[in-house]
Amino acid sequence: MRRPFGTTATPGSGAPQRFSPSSPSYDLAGKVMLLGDSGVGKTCFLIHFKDGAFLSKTFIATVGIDFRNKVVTVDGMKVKLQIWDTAGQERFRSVTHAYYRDAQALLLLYDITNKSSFDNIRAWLTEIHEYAQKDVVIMLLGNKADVSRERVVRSEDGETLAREYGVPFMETSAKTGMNVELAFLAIARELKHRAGQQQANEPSFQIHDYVESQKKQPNCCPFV
Ligand SMILES: Nc1nc2c(ncn2[C@@H]2O[C@H](COP(=O)(O)OP(=O)(O)OP(=O)(O)O)[C@@H](O)[C@H]2O)c(=O)[nH]1
Ligand SMILES: [Mg+2]
Repeated sequence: MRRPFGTTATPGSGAPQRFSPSSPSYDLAGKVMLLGDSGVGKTCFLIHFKDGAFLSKTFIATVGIDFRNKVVTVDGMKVKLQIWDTAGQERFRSVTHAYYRDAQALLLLYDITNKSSFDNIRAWLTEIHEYAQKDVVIMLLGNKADVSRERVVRSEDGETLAREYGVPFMETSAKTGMNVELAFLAIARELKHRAGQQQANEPSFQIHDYVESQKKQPNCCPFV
């Protein structure tokens, strides 16, 4: 049984949890949720991160909610991300709302080839503010950046919306893997930073700056 240490939060409080260094598998754990309209690529995004694979073109909409664990190493610290893949379809919303409360991070996806998925981001953010923790880490992701010919949402529009809400933004591809790992690593770094904030030697970390310095742009993304 793993033993919490330090100023460990009570379960469900929303704070990342540290574990004893004697724990063999990880030092810190956090819950991340993937949100966004149906078809934006949440399941593919998770599968690419977990297994490095891209599912075929056949779209099988997620029913309800499911999760996968993955441990990433940040500056020598093992961070276990428990990643919840939600169903984007409206009829499952009431199920997923119940899971927002103890999430430390939310990856909010839209599809750059689907305008309504972008237009719905404001509604998603309203929902997030209603159901999630006040200090939840949010990142906006414009997915399917590999299909530049079908692009209908400009990268600048994603940037502008993200700036308005004060959240980091990048375009991603669950197909090529562009920025997929970075999104989760940025979350893991932020969780590590938050968990270590009481310690004097914890270096400062700004998730916005980290994302801006690391993110890759699509090879070609003119909007005409
Ligand atoms: N070209 C391209 N296709 C993608 C990408 N991500 C997902 N897809 C395709 O988009 C479709 C939907 O992907 P899913 O990951 O199932 O979408 P979802 O957001 O999980 O949908 P729900 O489970 O209904 O909420 C599938 O046909 C995928 O193959 C991507 O980055 N690029
Ligand atoms: Mg899905």
